[in-house]
Amino acid sequence: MPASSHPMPENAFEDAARAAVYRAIFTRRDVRSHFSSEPLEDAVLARLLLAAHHAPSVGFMQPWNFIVVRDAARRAAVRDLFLAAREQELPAIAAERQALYRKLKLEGICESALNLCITCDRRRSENSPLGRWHNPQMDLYSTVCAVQNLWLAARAEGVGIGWVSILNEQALKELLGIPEHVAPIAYLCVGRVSEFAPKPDLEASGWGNRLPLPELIMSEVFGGSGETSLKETVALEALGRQS
Ligand SMILES: Cc1cc2c(cc1C)N(C[C@H](O)[C@H](O)[C@H](O)COP(=O)(O)O)c1[nH]c(=O)[nH]c(=O)c1N2
Repeated sequence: MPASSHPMPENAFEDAARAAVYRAIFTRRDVRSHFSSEPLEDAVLARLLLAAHHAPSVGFMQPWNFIVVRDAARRAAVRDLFLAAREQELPAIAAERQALYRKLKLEGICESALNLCITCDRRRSENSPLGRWHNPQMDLYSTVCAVQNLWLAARAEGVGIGWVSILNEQALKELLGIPEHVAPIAYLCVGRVSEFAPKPDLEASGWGNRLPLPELIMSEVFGGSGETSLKETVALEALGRQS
């Protein structure tokens, strides 16, 4: 929890609740392994969907739908799409990293309790494009907010979520009967897990590290230096927090 020498404002959460929010954020993981064979109770899934549905959205558009995919054959077909897409992505990866890329576990489509495809209906409230007339992609961003809400709620519920984007979008749309004007935003593996790893899998496998936050902060304009004191405070907050 951020250290502060100031008293908390009245409308801040009490300490334990605040700590729980940060705990969900800092211990959330993208999960591709460690799924258990337990089914996921509808009551839990319902809470996750409700959390997603309470995400912010441009013009209160709520452009999302949630396709629950349980059928084993359909999931196997999605996994085939993943395997094909992974082969297509491989040549784009730097030559010296291709061997590591091949070893990475990048999905849990068949092992998880269920899959969830979160979509964005690009025509929803198309006659009132409040907030997206200049920036039509805001509906896509809104849907990503729903994904993140669900992801954090899932962590609090002890449910693992793994996002699979190594998929050909058109092929996925055909497999799930998604209409032309609807975009599949996230294909998620969802289920109970035996553990949440302390670090991102891609960090543990040596693929990448978290960037130092102070180096990402700019002052006033892009690239602007300054905010030294803020950066020092950020560095202090980050100390003691691994990954
Ligand atoms: C839009 C998007 C798309 C993907 C991902 C994430 C997001 C936000 N991630 C998960 C990603 O690898 C992971 O978030 C980072 O490695 C950081 O790890 P934690 O999420 O903190 O565990 C992901 N992981 C994976 O194994 N296969 C994938 O196809 C994808 N695709």
